[in-house]
Amino acid sequence: MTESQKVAVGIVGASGYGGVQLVKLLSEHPEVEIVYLGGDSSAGKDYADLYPHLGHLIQNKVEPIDLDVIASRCEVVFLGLPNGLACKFAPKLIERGCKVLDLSADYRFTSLETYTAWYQTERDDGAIASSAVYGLPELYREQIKNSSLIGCPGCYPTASLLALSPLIKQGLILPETIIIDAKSGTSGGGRQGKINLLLAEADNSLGAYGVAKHRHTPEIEQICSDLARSDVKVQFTPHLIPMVRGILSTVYATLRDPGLVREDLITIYNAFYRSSPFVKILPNGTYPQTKWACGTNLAYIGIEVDPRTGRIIVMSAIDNLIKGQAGQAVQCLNLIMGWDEDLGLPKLGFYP
Ligand SMILES: NC(=O)C1=CN([C@@H]2O[C@H](COP(=O)(O)OP(=O)(O)OC[C@H]3O[C@@H](n4cnc5c(N)ncnc54)[C@H](OP(=O)(O)O)[C@@H]3O)[C@@H](O)[C@H]2O)C=CC1
Ligand SMILES: CC(=O)N[C@@H](CCC(=O)OP(=O)(O)O)C(=O)O
Repeated sequence: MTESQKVAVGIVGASGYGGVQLVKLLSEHPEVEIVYLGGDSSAGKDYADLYPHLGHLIQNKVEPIDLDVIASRCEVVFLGLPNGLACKFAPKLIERGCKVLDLSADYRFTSLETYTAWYQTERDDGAIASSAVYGLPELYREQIKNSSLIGCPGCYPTASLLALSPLIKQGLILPETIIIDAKSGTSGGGRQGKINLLLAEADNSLGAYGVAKHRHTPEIEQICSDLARSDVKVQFTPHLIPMVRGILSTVYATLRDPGLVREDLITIYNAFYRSSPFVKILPNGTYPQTKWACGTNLAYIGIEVDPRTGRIIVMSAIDNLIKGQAGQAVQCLNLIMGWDEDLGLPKLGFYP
């Protein structure tokens, strides 16, 4: 604890997009104090040089990543780093008594073989990894409360799993028919320069990528399989869309009972998410837009049934950087600390 009795938190990867969301959310959180901001190429710079619009509030410098220093200062550490780094840092932080919330894929997988096959990184932290909990509170709330290491889900898996979970958990669909068509804004690719994310490449254009091989496929399949208690394969196609933030994931599956109508499904979804403050099931015939979720930790879910094809179509909209990343990590922190799950998390964005 800090002198003010607030919980001391650090952000490693503070210069990135996940990092800057965390800086905003945690600065406004009533129970925490940011005591460390860390980076790699940005180390030594004033945070306000990286994000001048925050200069009036954040006077910290970005510090180099020194795990002893971080552990001596922080009770809780957020890792917002490229895949393959958290698994080097987290074990040492956990050993030194920190709670760790990782935004990358390193602690999302129950099988490290699967992780290595998709992320091409060998792992030697099996013992620590086996203690990690998948940080989707709507599914694993109780396990998160008792964990010190959270592998926060990716943005596409968050949107897609919130849409699919009630259907799979309650055996309402044929899992082999699941198709996920998802679109992400360019901030999903992070702040580091990439050609496909340039305005000149991404603007006025829409295209799929990673077709039949995106690394979020095994992550979604792992959770679907856990819910179904059997092996589930999904068809997942991500698209890059010319907007800054937001994900719309539209999922399709064949209903086991073709007699189910939209109203039945809405009732089922409302019951499934009755204790989940951030999931909003939309009424009959209302379909979500990413703009509604922008800047909030909400997931808006719209449901339709097509009696001609016997399929259900579920649309899920989130802010990829909040419910899909930093907000979700703060939601998990609230659970770990025994605070209200929605403490300090935005439920209303600005519109339009
Ligand atoms: N963007 C999104 O929508 C989502 C991203 N994620 C995941 O969250 C993590 C962070 O993503 P995002 O914030 O977008 O990434 P960014 O590219 O915006 O930021 C990456 C951060 O990692 C730091 N970093 C890069 N290389 C190293 C290194 N070798 N050693 C130490 N630090 C390093 C950078 O520091 P510096 O700038 O100082 O070099 C920077 O702070 C990733 O794993 C990503 O996959 C998860 C869900 C959604
Ligand atoms: C638009 C875009 O590039 N999006 C990223 C998703 C970011 C993310 O959630 O990835 P992690 O699993 O690493 O956390 C991608 O498709 O790789």
